[in-house]
Amino acid sequence: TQSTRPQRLLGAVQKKATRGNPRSVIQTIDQFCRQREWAMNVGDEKGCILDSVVTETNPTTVLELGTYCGYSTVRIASLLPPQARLITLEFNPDFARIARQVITWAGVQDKVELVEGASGDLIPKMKAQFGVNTFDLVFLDHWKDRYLPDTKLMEECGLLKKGSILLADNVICPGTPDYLEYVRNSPRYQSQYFKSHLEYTKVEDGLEKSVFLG
Ligand SMILES: CCCNc1ncnc2c1ncn2[C@@H]1O[C@H](/C=C/CNC(=O)c2cc(-c3ccc(F)cc3)cc(O)c2O)[C@@H](O)[C@H]1O
Ligand SMILES: [Mg+2]
Repeated sequence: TQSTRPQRLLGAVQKKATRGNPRSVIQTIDQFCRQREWAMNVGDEKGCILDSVVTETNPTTVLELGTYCGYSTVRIASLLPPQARLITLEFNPDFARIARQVITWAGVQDKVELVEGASGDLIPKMKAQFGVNTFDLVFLDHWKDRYLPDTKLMEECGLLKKGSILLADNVICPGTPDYLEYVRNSPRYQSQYFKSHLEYTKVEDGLEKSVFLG
């Protein structure tokens, strides 16, 4: 039977990346996506912006919406201090299965909790079921029309505190117009756009960083 692109991406990681070395896993995936098959990872250019936001936030609790193959999961987890943890939500079981193997190959599995399911169902369970109080950083990279409803849901569930950071991928391409309008006009957020390019291309894209003001 035909393999899927995520399976081929995992194969490249297991063949070429150094086990236990997150940077090697990231480099291998970027090389695979540039030289073999494009895939919707945040990529190396936007990934550097992600890295700088993670390091300056120095978060204890991070939420990622949309794991896919685990590229940004590994990127974020590799920058977290020892006690910090990253919860990543993925509702496609095939992608979750691939991501778990990428995360383990990178050796960051102790900092990551990959939860299979839809964000809309899981966000309301974060406090009771996952022992989360609030998130210091949320990385949004799932279906683009779900950024806004899930942000409102996180507000309603009391998962954001004064100073919590939302970092959203793809606010230009494919675009998240309703989300952008909300975070840029709401008095509850201070937003900043980081201009970049769509992963592995010259097309414009960018990340929007929004600080929750409480
Ligand atoms: C109920 C749905 C909402 N809740 C959800 N809860 C948990 N996981 C969810 C999810 N939605 C989607 N997912 C998962 O996130 C991932 C989806 C990501 C969607 N991303 C994109 O569409 C995307 C698309 C592009 C793109 C850009 C240009 C182009 F020509 C083609 C594609 C670039 C990107 O960087 C992207 O992130 C999948 O793994 C999916 O299974
Ligand atoms: Mg993306």
